Amino acid sequence: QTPNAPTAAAATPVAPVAPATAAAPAAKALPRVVVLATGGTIAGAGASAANSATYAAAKVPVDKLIAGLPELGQIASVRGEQVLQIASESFTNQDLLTLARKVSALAKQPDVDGIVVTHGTDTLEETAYFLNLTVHTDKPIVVVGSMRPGTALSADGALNLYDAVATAGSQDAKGKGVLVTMNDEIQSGRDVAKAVNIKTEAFKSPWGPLGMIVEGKNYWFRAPVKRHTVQSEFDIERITELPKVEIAYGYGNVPAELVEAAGKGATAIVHAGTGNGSVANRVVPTLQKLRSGGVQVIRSSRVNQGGFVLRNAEQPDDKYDWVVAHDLNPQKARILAMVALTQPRTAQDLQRIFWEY
Ligand SMILES: NC(=O)CC[C@H](N)C(=O)O
Repeated sequence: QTPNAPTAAAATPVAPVAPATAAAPAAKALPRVVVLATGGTIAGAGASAANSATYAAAKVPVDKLIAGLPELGQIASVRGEQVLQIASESFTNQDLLTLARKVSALAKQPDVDGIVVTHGTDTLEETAYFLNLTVHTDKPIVVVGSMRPGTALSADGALNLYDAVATAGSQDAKGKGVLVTMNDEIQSGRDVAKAVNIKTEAFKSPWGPLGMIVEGKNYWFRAPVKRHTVQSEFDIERITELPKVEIAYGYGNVPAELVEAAGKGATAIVHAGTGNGSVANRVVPTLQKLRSGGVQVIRSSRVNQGGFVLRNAEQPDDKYDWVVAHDLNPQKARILAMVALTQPRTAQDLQRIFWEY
């Protein structure tokens, strides 16, 4: 039996509670957390409690979400703002800019200690990484979603939101970059990706979670080492628009014309290659042609969870003046390329950025 097991605790005499006096110190002020809502399943509603997969996303307004979770009042002083009300697969670059500017402005306010963004899970990893790269603050920013709507049996949104608010209000979460709280875990917004659908354990990082949240308390085990937020050379306050960066998918028998179409008029193309970021023989000349036309070529991998592309492995990147995406999946590589290419760069400089962020 451990010393703090329930029976041992019960046997310990309870210390008398000191009577409250006028001299008693004031209760510690709760952290002030703003919840910015953008839609998704966390704001979804289904026809019946059995509908865990068949429902409409982006229905419930943020004030109703907060009012439905009175437990939040015990861990933070919370207010909500509705920024968007959409399913996240419909996020545009303009939506990213609008949200990041809002987060940045709030982070500058002295009466805000932390920010939560509620978001659909489909592109949550892209938004989390975008904020991680562009918002200059050490205040916690936590992006959160859910896999089941609030109307469903065993809905996960309430606990995920509670965990997000607890994390956004935690001193321990400061300076760790943008975070994602799903399924009791604290993940780095840079690393995490939706790896499973339907199930509530949907979000995985190839490098593991940073910590856990249990009953509203954060437990940390590691911190990110890639540049983010305050150490980032990018700043949403200086970004007016995002360049066109598209993704071309690799697969057996892929026609080169698809890749050509994806690269047309783009500043960069991310090639979601097979395995180690390999490129079909008939696609190589297309990518070379795009590169000679000034388009940056970035080799990523379509491998789910742990795609890792090395320079000059599979393709001679030095010779072709291509860039590799390091461990970033194609959609995260697209986010970093857009942010980096808000100004002209050599492939060498773009590669440096891919190593550092
Ligand atoms: N679980 C979800 O949030 C998915 C709902 C919707 N497709 C979205 O991403 O917004």
